[in-house]
Amino acid sequence: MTLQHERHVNTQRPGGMPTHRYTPFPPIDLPDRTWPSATITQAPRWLSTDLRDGNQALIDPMSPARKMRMFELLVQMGYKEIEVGFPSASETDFSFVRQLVEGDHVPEDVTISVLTQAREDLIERTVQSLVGIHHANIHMYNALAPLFRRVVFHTGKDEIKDIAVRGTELVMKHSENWLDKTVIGYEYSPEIFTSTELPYSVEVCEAVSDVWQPEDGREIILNLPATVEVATPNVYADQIEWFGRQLTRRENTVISLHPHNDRGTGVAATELAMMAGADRVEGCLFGHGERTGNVDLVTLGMNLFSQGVEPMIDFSDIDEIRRTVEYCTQLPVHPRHPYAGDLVYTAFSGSHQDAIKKGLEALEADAAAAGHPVEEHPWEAPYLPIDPKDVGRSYEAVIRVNSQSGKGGVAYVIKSEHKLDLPRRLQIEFSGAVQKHTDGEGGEISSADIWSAFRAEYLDREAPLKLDEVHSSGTRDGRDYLDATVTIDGTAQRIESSGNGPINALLNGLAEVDGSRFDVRLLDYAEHALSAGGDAYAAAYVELVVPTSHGTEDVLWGVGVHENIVTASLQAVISAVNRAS
Ligand SMILES: CC(=O)SCCNC(=O)CCNC(=O)[C@H](O)C(C)(C)COP(=O)(O)OP(=O)(O)OC[C@H]1O[C@@H](n2cnc3c(N)ncnc32)[C@H](O)[C@@H]1OP(=O)(O)O
Ligand SMILES: CC(C)C(=O)C(=O)O
Repeated sequence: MTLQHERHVNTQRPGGMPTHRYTPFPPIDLPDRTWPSATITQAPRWLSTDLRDGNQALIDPMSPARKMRMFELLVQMGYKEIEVGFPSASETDFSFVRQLVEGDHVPEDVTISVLTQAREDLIERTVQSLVGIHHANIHMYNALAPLFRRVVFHTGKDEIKDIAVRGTELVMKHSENWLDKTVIGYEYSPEIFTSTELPYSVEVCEAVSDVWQPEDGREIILNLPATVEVATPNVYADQIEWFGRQLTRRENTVISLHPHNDRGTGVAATELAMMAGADRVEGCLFGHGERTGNVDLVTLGMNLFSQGVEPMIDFSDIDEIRRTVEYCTQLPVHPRHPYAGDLVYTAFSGSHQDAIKKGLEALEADAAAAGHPVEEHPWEAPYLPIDPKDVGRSYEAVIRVNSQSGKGGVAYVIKSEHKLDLPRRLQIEFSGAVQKHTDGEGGEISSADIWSAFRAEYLDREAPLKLDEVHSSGTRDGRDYLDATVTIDGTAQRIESSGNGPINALLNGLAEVDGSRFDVRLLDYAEHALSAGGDAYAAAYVELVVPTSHGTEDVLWGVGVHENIVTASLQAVISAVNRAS
């Protein structure tokens, strides 16, 4: 310690930070730790503390209406253990618990719990809040860590242990007095567990268990909070494994985690501690709670889901969950929040968009080949750890276009929203036009603006040529004949011509009208149906060499969309010629 201090004092401070004021957390001596080889194969028991730890950290604690909305959401999502408040803290907290009990709002398969300090008046009031409920848990805490013994309680280890033991006795006494019709469970939290000497935490928890006397059908929940996250996640896992090994009544003890996120590693710490043997996890939706928050139950649950492990919680409408939590907490969820943020299934950058587009196409093809719907096919797509549709998102926002985007992203928007599957060279040509827009105007271009630009460029031009009507087209003696009316420079003209295909027939007809001006050559052609069924539209794409008004030649694409594939292909030619003009 002294050496460490001297080393820091004597070291120049490149970053100018007073690093010497901080001490690294010592490792736990557990060379035969087993958790690193464990895998998580099932969901833990969850407890939501949104209405307690989450609520106590809000700028504006929830009103009764917001609390009720949060409670209903948690029940709907499938949480079976819900901490609903600190009833002795205020009249608001007390009456919310009364409202739940008296209004019969707690389903049979849901256990509510209430938190109290280990002080008799507070314990009695807490117990009174539960009168009339079928079953509930009382949760009592006191801080054990050396710093708290010294600066908050000004007392020693034995006295602190006595607070826990005496508090447990008082919970039992007042429950007996007030709650003869209620099945009461008990949870004890050695607060600041992560900064407490491990043998001392075990000693206090064992003493509490001696009072509660857990046995079959009468569990005790020992909740081991990372009240403040002070070390790397592996340290928490070691602490949990070490603790679990020392317990004498492990089979009737539920080891519970209550991680906070001060170092930003709350989720990782929880997952490692689950691997280390914990049975139960307490947290809040989207990580609300004191300071940087409690561990985020949404991320934990969705992490299980993304590994094929049933989370036992319904996240299938994640936006509704997010909106409700935003309403209740009056705090926004970050756009990059895992699984739920606005931007988390969205790619702006070209190479990501390209890979996603190809990945989604491959997935559809693989599902079709396997003979089942794509929603049933094993998920695998570049840059998307889960299928956004599994949490109620559409693919619409998966790709959004700005100056970082490439042809793949633009083509994806056109294809997913308008079913036009642009040939590769047309993608390159059109993305150049979009790039000019994003470079010029900066920022994002919306899918509506991309579509307007596409229409203006390829579909809406009507000069110098406009295809008015195709009277007939067909094949005779191996040649295609076309009879159509085309407006040229404002004058309708009848074109009756032939060629080896309808496009060639139109080109020959145009060449007859004005040979040099409409002397175009076809380089490439593609077509596809836009939708299945009798009212299907077809899209046609042509790549033409077209003379320009400057006497040079351009290679340009044209696009046509029509119910009739021949008309669509003729429109495509006219689109390219008009673009050259
Ligand atoms: C880690 C956590 O999140 S724990 C939950 C924290 N949540 C809350 O505190 C929200 C609700 N709390 C409250 O409304 C109030 O703090 C109350 C009603 C519980 C108590 O209020 P007050 O009686 O005014 O006391 P105050 O809040 O200042 O608490 C500090 C006192 O409680 C003692 N204390 C603190 N925790 C505990 C505990 N778990 N068990 C017993 N005594 C405790 C302190 O030592 C201090 O005692 P002192 O007055 O003799 O110095
Ligand atoms: C009451 C306890 C579990 C707590 O909220 C904490 O330690 O963070």
